[in-house]
Amino acid sequence: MSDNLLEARDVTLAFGRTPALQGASLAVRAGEIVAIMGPSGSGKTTLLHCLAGILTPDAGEVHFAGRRTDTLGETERSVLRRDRFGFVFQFGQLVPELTAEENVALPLLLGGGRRGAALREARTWFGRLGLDGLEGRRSGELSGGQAQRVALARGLVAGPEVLFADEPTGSLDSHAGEQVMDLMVDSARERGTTVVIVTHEARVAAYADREVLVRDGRVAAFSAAQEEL
Ligand SMILES: Nc1ncnc2c1ncn2[C@@H]1O[C@H](COP(=O)(O)OP(=O)(O)OP(=O)(O)O)[C@@H](O)[C@H]1O
Repeated sequence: MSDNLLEARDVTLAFGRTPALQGASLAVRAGEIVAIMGPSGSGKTTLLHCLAGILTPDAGEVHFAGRRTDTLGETERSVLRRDRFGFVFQFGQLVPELTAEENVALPLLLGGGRRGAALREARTWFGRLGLDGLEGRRSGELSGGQAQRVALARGLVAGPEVLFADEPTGSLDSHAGEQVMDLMVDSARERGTTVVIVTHEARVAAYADREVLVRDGRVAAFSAAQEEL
């Protein structure tokens, strides 16, 4: 039996004639924070999307919590993403019509939570992430760093088992990026949340327990630390 929570096995995926993944394998243990690094176009985001059930590979397997997920139908995969995973993307992707607290509450509402309870839970994140007083703002009224912390709260509010972060600091200056990473890693460690981060920044990858390098659609190398864990 494996103690991996999440695993891609020999995953292949092409967009038309463009090969994105060509036999990528990656296993992530529960509670681990893993950074996926690699050159532009090497397949990092595609690998993250396969692990998260956003894309289904052409060949190979994806497993989560002891079950195969790449063979699930679209509805089952969207339930899996909603109930067990959280997401943070490069540009936050907050819903501009909603207030910050409504954005954070969204995963709870989509999961069937009541509005009052969801908003109460959402508000608890604002103090924790240094966002006190910004609950009623819309995304256009937040700085990039504030918006990304709101996006982080939204990614974590429903207590996901895995947080997937794709270039979470890519649109931020280094100070705001550090703040987001500190908060992400602290929150994940407190809760035992597994984190998979795609980044091209070494200082972001340095927050992870281990780094993997994707090259030409394959996981080419692991950091030395991995073998010892
Ligand atoms: N939706 C898509 N349609 C067509 N080709 C795509 C699509 N998404 C990715 N690709 C191609 O697949 C390959 C891998 O892309 P991917 O986004 O996974 O790389 P990446 O390592 O995350 O790159 P970056 O660091 O630039 O974001 C690239 O050649 C890319 O052009």
